[in-house]
Amino acid sequence: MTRAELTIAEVRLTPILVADPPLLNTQGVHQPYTPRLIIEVVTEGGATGLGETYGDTKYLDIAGPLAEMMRGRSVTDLNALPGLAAEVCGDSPAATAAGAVDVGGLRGVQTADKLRLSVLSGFEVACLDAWGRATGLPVHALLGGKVRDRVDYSAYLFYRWAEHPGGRGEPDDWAAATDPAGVVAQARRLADTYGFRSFKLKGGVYEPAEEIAAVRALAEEFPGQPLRLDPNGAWSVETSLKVADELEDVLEYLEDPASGTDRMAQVAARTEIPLATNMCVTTFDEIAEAFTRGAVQVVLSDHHYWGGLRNTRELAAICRTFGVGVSMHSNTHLGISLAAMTHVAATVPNLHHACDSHYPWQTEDVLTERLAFDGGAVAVTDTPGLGVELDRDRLAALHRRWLDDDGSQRDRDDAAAMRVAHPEWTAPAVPRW
Ligand SMILES: O=C([O-])C(=O)C[C@H](O)[C@@H](O)C(=O)[O-]
Ligand SMILES: [Mg+2]
Repeated sequence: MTRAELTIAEVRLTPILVADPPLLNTQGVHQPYTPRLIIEVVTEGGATGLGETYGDTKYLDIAGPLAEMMRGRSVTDLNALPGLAAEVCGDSPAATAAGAVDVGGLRGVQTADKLRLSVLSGFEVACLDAWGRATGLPVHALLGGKVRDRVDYSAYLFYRWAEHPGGRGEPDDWAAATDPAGVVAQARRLADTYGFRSFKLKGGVYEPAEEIAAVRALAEEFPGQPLRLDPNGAWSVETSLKVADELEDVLEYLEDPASGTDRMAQVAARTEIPLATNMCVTTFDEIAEAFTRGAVQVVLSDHHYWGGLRNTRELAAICRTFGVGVSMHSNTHLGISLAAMTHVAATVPNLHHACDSHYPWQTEDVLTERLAFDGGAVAVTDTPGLGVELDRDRLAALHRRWLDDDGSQRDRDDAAAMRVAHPEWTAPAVPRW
């Protein structure tokens, strides 16, 4: 293996639309299709590495010029990525739209930094995959080696409709879940199918009393198993404390009950339940205030918006230093990202909570073989790179859907999707309750 063989000859970007079920959250409902970007980095030596990230227009705007700049560099040149991304980001109108909320308000405040990191993370993963394939090493080895052979995931429960309004999208065989019995049935099926042993309910959809009842029903069905509730910051401090009080005996952690570090700190000061977040600590800049104020006890990492697998490890090291726990957040994603999540999770010693994953909700993928959950875990592979293979026909079909789209699905907007069923809907102001 010569250095020249690790040089990037070509970067291919393929935006796709992936079927997504009508999952409800406090902002609205998932669209029938969600945009993702598939990144292929091809080396002079003939290795092709895969990466995956958000595929909305503002990400594509940055990914194009970044791909151009990658050509001729080495796949090992990962520390140069932030500088290159900053260069291409400078001109992007989306990147300067700081202050707007991101991903329908589910992922904290959008900044130029986060946008840039979300794009470059896909390139970093693709480079690591190519590097691993070229050298015969799994990605976890390039990150210093695994400390576990399996990575646990939790069942990600959603209130949901049986189908998208107007019969749009791809049907699936899941029933509606809009009450405690529906949530328990969904959890039972996910547990029986995939072996999950911990459960996270996406809340902020119904009145807190309804969601408390759903968690209580889960506790009855799965006694002693870890449960989490995440209303995406929809509650006031007082409501958060009331819910915390009522569910104290069954929750592993309460995730983003209230919006912003200040409210989270107020809640944390008055409850024993650990608070987790993927909303008030989403960048390195947000860590100092949240940690020194004791606002969060668990950070949900996400290699997409933290800027890649190596940054995820840096985040974990900071958390370890401050005695803050680490778990993992997930948006709609495919198998490339699940593989990347699994490789990095395998290398983080202080990852003591099962990771979130939307993957069971995704009926479509771009891989020749789907990743499997066994006993609620994904096995850490020692196959070179990420250990997954691209199915070019699937990729082409999902890209064709993106090309054919009238523009309504190319940017995720859960509130707009909700308006299809409820035309008066606007994303609620926080606190909602
Ligand atoms: O707070 C979270 O865990 C998320 O934002 C995860 C997902 O984005 C979820 O809320 C969704 O997609 O509806
Ligand atoms: Mg969350």
